[in-house]
Amino acid sequence: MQIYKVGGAVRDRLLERPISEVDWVVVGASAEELLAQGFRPVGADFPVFLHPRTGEEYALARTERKSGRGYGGFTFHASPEVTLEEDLLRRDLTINAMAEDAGGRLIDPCQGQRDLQEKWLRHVSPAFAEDPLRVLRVARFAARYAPLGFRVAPETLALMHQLAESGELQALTAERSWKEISRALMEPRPDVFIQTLRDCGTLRELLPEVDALFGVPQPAAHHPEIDTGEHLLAVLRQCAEHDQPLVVRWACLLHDLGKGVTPAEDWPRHVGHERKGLKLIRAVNTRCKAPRDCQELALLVGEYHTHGHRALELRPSTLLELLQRFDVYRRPQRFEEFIAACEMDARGRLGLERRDYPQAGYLRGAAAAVRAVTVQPLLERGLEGAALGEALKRERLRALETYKAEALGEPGDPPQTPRL
Ligand SMILES: Nc1ccn([C@@H]2O[C@H](COP(=O)(O)OP(=O)(O)OP(=O)(O)O)[C@@H](O)[C@H]2O)c(=O)n1
Repeated sequence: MQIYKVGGAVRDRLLERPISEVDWVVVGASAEELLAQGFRPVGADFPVFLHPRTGEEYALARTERKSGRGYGGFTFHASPEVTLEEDLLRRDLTINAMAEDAGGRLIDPCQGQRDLQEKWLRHVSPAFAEDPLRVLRVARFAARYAPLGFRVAPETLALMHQLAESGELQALTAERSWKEISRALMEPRPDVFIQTLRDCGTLRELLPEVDALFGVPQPAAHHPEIDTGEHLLAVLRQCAEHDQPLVVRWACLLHDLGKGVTPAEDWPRHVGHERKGLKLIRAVNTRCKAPRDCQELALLVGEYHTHGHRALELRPSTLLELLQRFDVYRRPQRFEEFIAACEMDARGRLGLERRDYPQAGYLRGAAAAVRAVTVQPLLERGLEGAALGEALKRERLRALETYKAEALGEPGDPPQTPRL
């Protein structure tokens, strides 16, 4: 049996980028031989095994897809007769279809090295279409390597288009899609992921609610030349530039969905888009099987992001309701994530990239002010039950009034912040 290093590790070594994990391909061996050596199978039908000590993935060299219950609803044909070249020729992109033998010699039957140099994401063969997830993978690689100047080859984009139109993407399981979407959102250019999916007609299939934002005008406070979809791309870019975690990026992706369903006579102000968007956000959350923390923050940001932007104008009672809705006493982190999402949204407006977002500090200070109110003095006064709850609320409101007066100066007109 021969073992070769394949895929991402070879690609990233040539690109002189950090290598996250190493995949191996095994030629000239059967599943039984690997099992006898202590390898553990991953999944039922997919010919991948974990090394008994290192835990790295070893795949048997494989060829065409066959139907089966296994990985994402299909499995591959693997046997000791399959050669390394046959295996490489059925991989997704030329830059992923290179291997290295034990002596470090490069095996590159699909000109992957040339495409690395010329910065093309190019599919290897029509076998690309055997796994529709590859459409998302290409968009994810585009998001990762855009800063290096990589582009999707026109013929690959055309094939991705065909796959989107064939309806094959519908066969993808939510789990596999979510894995790609969530990884892509964490790449350096998540906006390129969305843009690439749009370019090949896949966004309409995968996230029609997001696709609907393109072409929808923005409120006047925005730069007039960018529409809601382009604004979303700018927001995602800000998320990456500010190293935001996945929960924030997911919430940003969905925060404006309501603008895609406001009637044209409500354009460009989109009055009430926050509430209108909730149903759509819920639908996307469920369909994508997003994790619970992502789902929760997306709904909260969708509903309250304009509150965030208008924080300095909010009455203390409204501010208190907002803080309570976020449960800042027990979940301070979630409020921080909300603030971050609002800030990225604001920064996604052209011209605001570098300016301050005073709402962030103000909201943080407000949360600290209510958290500083302690229940002990009220207990000492013998309060309990509903009376205690009322008194605590009054104290918190007072704390916010004092905070607001000190932070913004009294009484004065509240500063006007534009609707975003
Ligand atoms: N749907 C897929 C998934 C994977 N591969 C092949 O399997 C390799 C390993 O896949 P994976 O570990 O998912 O991705 P990497 O390319 O290693 O990239 P990453 O850095 O994102 O892990 C890829 O390089 C590619 O050759 C493929 O052709 N089609």
